[in-house]
Amino acid sequence: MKIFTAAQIYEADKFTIDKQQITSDELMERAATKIFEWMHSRLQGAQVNIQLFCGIGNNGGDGIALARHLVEHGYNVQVHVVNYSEKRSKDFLLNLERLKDRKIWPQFINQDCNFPDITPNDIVVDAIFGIGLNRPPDSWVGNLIKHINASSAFVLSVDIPSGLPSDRMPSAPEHVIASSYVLSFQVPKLVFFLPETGIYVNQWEVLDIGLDTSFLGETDTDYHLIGRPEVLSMYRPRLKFSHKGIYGHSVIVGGSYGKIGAVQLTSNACLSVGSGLVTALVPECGYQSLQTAIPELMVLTDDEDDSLTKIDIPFDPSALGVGMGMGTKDETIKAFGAFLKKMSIPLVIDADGINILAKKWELMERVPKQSVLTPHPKELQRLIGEWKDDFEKLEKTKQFSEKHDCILVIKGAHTITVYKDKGYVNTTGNPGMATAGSGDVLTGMITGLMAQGYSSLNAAIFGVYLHGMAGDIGASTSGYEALKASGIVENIGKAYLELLRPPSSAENKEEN
Ligand SMILES: NC(=O)C1=CN([C@@H]2O[C@H](COP(=O)(O)OP(=O)(O)OC[C@H]3O[C@@H](n4cnc5c(N)ncnc54)[C@H](OP(=O)(O)O)[C@@H]3O)[C@@H](O)[C@H]2O)[C@H](O)CC1
Ligand SMILES: [K+]
Repeated sequence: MKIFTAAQIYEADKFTIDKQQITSDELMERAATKIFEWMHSRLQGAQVNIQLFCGIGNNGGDGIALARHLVEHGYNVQVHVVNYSEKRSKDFLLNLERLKDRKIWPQFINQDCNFPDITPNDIVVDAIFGIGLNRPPDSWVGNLIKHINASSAFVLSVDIPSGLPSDRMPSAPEHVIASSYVLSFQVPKLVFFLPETGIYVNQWEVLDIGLDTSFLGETDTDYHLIGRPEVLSMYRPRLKFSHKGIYGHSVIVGGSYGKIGAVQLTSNACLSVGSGLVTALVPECGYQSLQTAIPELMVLTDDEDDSLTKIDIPFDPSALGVGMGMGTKDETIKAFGAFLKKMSIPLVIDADGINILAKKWELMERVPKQSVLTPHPKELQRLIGEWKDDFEKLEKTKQFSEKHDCILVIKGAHTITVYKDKGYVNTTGNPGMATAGSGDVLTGMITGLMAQGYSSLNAAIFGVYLHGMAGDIGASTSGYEALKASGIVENIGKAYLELLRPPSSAENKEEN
């Protein structure tokens, strides 16, 4: 699914209004009706107290139109107009008149008014600001937002939490609505997925308001949300008349004394994701444990017992993952530099591989084009430098990717795979996956996918999705706390099955 900017959404509105020959008011009516249907199907007429806080723009207009539907269906509503500007939108005014025609009189909240009481059992509809927010709210509006946040009521935000800009950080974090649920029109917003701004969004859902599909289809976006349909289209089925040679020979290079387990996890994941053959290259100390733990694995060893000093691979691998548990000893750095000089296939570089690149910048020039780097936040910082916020982090990552023609996987709750000016936002995974070795598993999966012929970018996007799915399946039986990296590996097969199972009719509808 594409993630549009606010400017693109406004364009889509205009285009739709022209093409479908409807008025902007009719589009607002569609939006309000969709929210009403969502609420009505859940509340079924329950007599809870619904307090609607509406701004004076089109987000507020959506809220006012929704109030009319709620009243017409017998709900118990109180409408508050947050009077933050004299410049009321045309469709807001139109809907305000319609409400008054039905003898509903909103309470106007101005700078010097007391705020209404909100009890924890109320439902708050947040329609103060939408994607039109272009400056910090005045302090009294910010205080109203604080008042709503302090209420413990369920807060349903229309389109986006009020006070959250769609393309930058809010200037005062406490002046943003902490939403229980966001109903976002047509497309999700990028801010739902970034660590610093996603905290305002507990849950979200997209409501289809019928914006023109050809416009949405043809407009290019910088970000994509990666769900099942996107990943399914990348899947490369196994062929009936095939043999292990077709699915590639992966090599996993890493490990040092006390960190051989990292290579074990990576190699296991690489095998489980479907690589035809896997060979690990480790220091001598890793030989026995690897051979014992993974009978399917072939093992090459360095002459040195506790760290890598030479990276020689006596055949041409189909894909290669390097860096996990490898350490950054001088001899290892030297070996890594010499190895990079010889390599021409794209690599997957993780952990100490990235740390060595950050220490020895000149080695970055030797990294084969289209390689995949999988840094955790600290490692990313070593690569691209400090950032002031998530937006700058993304920009700097894009520049790095462009400059070095590499793919960067920014790991997090919503891992974002960046290639040049595009970002692919993942939707699987859970907090249980923040555990030792989880990244090693991901590196093995991406390597194993590249060995099977997936392009570097597709291997990264597909691997991140499947890794998250395997973690979700693991956590569904172990819970978050007890999920271990080996539990993620164990569920890679089930993740494939989940991905490939025929979707239910409800999912089919959602995905179309
Ligand atoms: N396709 C869709 O998704 C549809 C969305 N709809 C809804 O429309 C809003 C966007 O509405 P818009 O009127 O453009 O913007 P807002 O309601 O968010 O804001 C209203 C105006 O407020 C001014 N503004 C901005 N920031 C502040 C501030 N901090 N303090 C005071 N005033 C502020 C600004 O106007 P200015 O001229 O003063 O700059 C805004 O324009 C969208 O989110 C959806 O909810 C449609 O209903 C249907 C289609
Ligand atoms: K809102």
